Amino acid sequence: ARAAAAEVQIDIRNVGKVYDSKTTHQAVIALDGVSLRIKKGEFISLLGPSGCGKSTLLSIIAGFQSASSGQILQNGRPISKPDASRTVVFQDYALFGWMTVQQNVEFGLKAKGMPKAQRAEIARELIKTVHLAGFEDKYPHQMSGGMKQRAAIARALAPDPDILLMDEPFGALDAQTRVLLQEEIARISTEAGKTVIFVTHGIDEAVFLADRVVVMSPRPGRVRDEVLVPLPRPRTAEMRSDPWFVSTVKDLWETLKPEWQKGE
Ligand SMILES: Nc1ncnc2c1ncn2[C@@H]1O[C@H](COP(=O)(O)OP(=O)(O)OP(=O)(O)O)[C@@H](O)[C@H]1O
Repeated sequence: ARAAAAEVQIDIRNVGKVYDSKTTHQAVIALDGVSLRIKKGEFISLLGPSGCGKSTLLSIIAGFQSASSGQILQNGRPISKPDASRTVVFQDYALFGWMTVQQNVEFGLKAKGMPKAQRAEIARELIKTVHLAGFEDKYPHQMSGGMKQRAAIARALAPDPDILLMDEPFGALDAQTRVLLQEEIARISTEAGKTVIFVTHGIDEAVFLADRVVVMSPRPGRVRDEVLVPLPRPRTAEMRSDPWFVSTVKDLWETLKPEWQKGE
């Protein structure tokens, strides 16, 4: 039991979040008693319908906002503010429009005070990793959505975080680009040995990527179910037609459909 406890990197303990709505003067219970233990190197998909509190949970893990009740520990210490050991990739790229790809990727390293030559080298390597070599000097407006999201991933990896938090990062991409980037994030996270928490409402995407799919209930968000994914790594395109994959995606959809239809 002690060894198992030592492996836990993120310990989400009974987290609740209530928002005060200024317009309706009615409190919104976004999260209600969420508990989850995440191991180092684990890839977790947080799956749930729109409005169930996935983004809220991710932003509390990031340290952008605090829980109303409960707490989240990272390596035994409470998370209270953002920190370079946890970086975030958002759906809307969040690149700096006035910076080139190279400058965007270097940004977090510059902020840490890393010398120019060293941060340029790290950024160039990461740009290669996400298959953007040759686009170092382009600005975000000169690139497609998929390319921007590759750059955002490189930027999030640059400070060498322990934990990568991804909030529907492929939600704005077309279906083909999404599939390509899913394969890449599966490869990159495995190679880099990062813990990843990936928020999505795509069942197929959640199962394809994760070691463990954590299914949330409609608001107020709670952990409703967990699915361990036995597919080996690296994850490859053919696994999408694996019988286990096909039947798991189907079962999840059949279970979730009625409650998702009732959602927002
Ligand atoms: N700052 C806020 N103030 C008031 N209510 C909020 C705030 N942020 C989120 N909420 C509400 O909390 C609930 C959970 O929102 P959240 O964005 O975490 O859900 P989600 O599962 O990520 O949804 P989606 O998939 O649509 O992004 C929603 O009902 C939302 O309207």
